[in-house]
Amino acid sequence: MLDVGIIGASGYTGVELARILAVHPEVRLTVATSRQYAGRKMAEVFPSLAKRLDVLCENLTVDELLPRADFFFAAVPHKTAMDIVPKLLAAGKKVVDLSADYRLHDQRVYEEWYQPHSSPEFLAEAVYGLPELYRDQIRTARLVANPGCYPTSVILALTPLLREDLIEPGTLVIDSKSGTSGAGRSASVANLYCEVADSFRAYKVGGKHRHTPEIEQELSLAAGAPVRVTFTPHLLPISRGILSTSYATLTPRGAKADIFALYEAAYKDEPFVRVLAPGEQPATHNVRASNCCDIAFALDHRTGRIIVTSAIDNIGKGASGQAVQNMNLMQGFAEGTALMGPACFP
Ligand SMILES: NC(=O)C1=CN([C@@H]2O[C@H](COP(=O)(O)OP(=O)(O)OC[C@H]3O[C@@H](n4cnc5c(N)ncnc54)[C@H](OP(=O)(O)O)[C@@H]3O)[C@@H](O)[C@H]2O)C=CC1
Ligand SMILES: CC(=O)N[C@@H](CCC(=O)OP(=O)(O)O)C(=O)O
Repeated sequence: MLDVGIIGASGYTGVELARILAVHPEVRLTVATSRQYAGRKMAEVFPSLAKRLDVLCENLTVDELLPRADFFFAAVPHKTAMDIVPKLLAAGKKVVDLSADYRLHDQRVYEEWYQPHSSPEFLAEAVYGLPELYRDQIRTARLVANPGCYPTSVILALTPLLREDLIEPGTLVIDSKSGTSGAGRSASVANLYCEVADSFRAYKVGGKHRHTPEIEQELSLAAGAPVRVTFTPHLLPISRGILSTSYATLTPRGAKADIFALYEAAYKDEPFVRVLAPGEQPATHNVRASNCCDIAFALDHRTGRIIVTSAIDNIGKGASGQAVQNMNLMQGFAEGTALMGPACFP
């Protein structure tokens, strides 16, 4: 049995980690942190976990955490994570960090979009935790930077096309729509029911969202050349789920390619990526509470563009499901352990 800790267990990704780990046969959740709920049981704070998980929320320093587990999920906001992760690594622990702190390889880019980095020495070592792209590196990593939710949906959708030079990278436009759990559990006026329900809006329009450089980093690696994208996030009046729609002009090679066969070949052995039959469309309710990413595409012959749609659960494959998938790889467990449950439909 592996002793595992969740740092930031009272957030949306933390409680989703607890839900998944509660049925993981190789793991024992030995410690869970929260400052605001310290002293209360997770199952009391989250009645969904009653009779499924017996662990206390505690407010602990990193030194106090160290003897309590061998493997840690850091599910705290970026900036907070970089104060914690280096101390865990120094004590020989393995870590999956769900924040953005170790996702960008270039310190300069990180500091342009976030803030000064206090442990840039780990940026080169951290493995970007998208198993479909970096499975072998994840297996031997001690620090995995779990991808962002929007980037997961976009990178899985576009990598096969960019690797084969089937789209013009300079024409990429990406519209992503997320449920409000993507904004985390802290109170804010923007996420009140009356602000979100029965409405739909874009935000951080004009290349302002911090996931833009993360998407560009991974798409550039896939293309083998710098890629710039127009990325616009939107807030949906649903609790969980992301739908991304990506538009690009086909290259002459792309116009002749069998794109469905290409997607099928790219993902045929992937347990969590499902390429939909031509004519079908992904929907958030088909991936809800699962670790799946559903992908479909259509060709617009009038404009020579391809439109790729992809759906994930932002706290499933977009965060905690993917984090457990990474832990399974890092520990040598079967990759799908505790993650093979189908989506919760309807
Ligand atoms: N929500 C999502 O869909 C996704 C989130 N992520 C990332 O995962 C991480 C967690 O996100 P999410 O669960 O949504 O966030 P929440 O805001 O819902 O939860 C944050 C958690 O961190 C704890 N926390 C906050 N500040 C501190 C601090 N200074 N020191 C110690 N603990 C702290 C909070 O508990 P308390 O205040 O009680 O200590 C809480 O448990 C973030 O980095 C987020 O960006 C990544 C992908 C998707
Ligand atoms: C709906 C919403 O607000 N989503 C969040 C992104 C989700 C997230 O948690 O981003 P990281 O994975 O990088 O931490 C946002 O736009 O900032």
